[in-house]
Amino acid sequence: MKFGIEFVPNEPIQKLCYYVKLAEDNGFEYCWITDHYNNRNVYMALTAIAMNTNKIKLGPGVTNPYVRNPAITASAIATLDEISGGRAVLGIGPGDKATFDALGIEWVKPVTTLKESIEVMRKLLAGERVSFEGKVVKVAGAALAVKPIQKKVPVYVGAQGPKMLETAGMIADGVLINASNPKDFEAAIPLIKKGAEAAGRSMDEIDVAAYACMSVDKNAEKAKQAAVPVVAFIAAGSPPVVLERHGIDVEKVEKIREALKKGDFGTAFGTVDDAMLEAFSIYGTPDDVVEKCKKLAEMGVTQIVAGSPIGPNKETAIKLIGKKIIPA
Ligand SMILES: C[C@H](OP(=O)(O)OC[C@@H](O)[C@@H](O)[C@@H](O)Cn1c2nc(=O)[nH]c(=O)c-2cc2ccc(O)cc21)C(=O)N[C@@H](CCC(=O)N[C@@H](CCC(=O)O)C(=O)O)C(=O)O
Repeated sequence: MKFGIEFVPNEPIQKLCYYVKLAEDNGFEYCWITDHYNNRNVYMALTAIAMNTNKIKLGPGVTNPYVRNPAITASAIATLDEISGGRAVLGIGPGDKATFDALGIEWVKPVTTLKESIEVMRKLLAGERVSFEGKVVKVAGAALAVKPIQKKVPVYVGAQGPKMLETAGMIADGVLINASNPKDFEAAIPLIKKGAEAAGRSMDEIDVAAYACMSVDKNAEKAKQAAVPVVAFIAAGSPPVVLERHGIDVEKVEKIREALKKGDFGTAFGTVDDAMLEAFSIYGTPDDVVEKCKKLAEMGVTQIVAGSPIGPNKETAIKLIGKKIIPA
């Protein structure tokens, strides 16, 4: 099992560099930085991290094909690969509606847009001069003057919906699935497999990553409490099919949604129950977390990404994962 770590660049980049270096020293193999317009710039964060680390692979987790033209993303990834000495990975998903509404971007045909963007980016990163007349993406004689160090920069797709998961199976080197519970992979992996088989690919070529809400501490109750705020937001953003899959009380989720809208975090967090915590996070002592990671491995997960909050104390949690969970 590979371990990755996710950071939202919502605190000074210098602090992120410290955490990622600590993660690298504790055996994490991947660092994923989220990409939302309102946080610090994902590529500036990745550049600083690349210059402060030596081994960990790193990339956006995940960007999208709407806020930047595919050639701009390809240029950023090629530059990151050069700065990091060949450690860049490209995590890209369809983006989210809230972002595009706020930026006045029309969310046009996300599956097609993602597929076409990845095709153009891969050609550009391979050093080709690209002319492409797609249903959505169009380029006419574009070429990069910067070459990545890696012959082929791995492309991971951030996906949850069935069509997106199938598409990831068809074209991606990895899939980053925002989920923490085996039931979600029971549903997702057959779809990825369907896409892979349709493209004549094997699942061995695909790194299936659980992009999880993780909270680790020696004190199980402290770990649990630290997961509550993140779980509240995940529950509030989960589609009905996911709530049903986990037998989550829909009325409670509606109450959380309303409370979050009003900024009433006390009510929102106070409404989170154990079923939601089990469904939407991996929390507890290192031994608890090892057991949950083993269950994900049995489902076919090959990378576990420790996502927010990581633990009540990030530094302690990174060390606990490095010492007790990664080697297990
Ligand atoms: C588009 C959407 O795909 P989805 O995979 O469910 O998208 C949900 C999230 O994955 C998406 O919002 C991600 O960008 C969210 N996301 C992040 N989003 C961000 O904006 N920033 C991040 O940092 C980020 C990180 C992240 C990490 C892991 C992860 O799994 C997701 C992450 C969807 O609705 N898909 C459906 C419908 C597909 C569809 O849109 N079909 C269209 C058109 C088909 C076509 O495009 O040709 C249609 O039917 O009209 C499906 O897959 O079945």
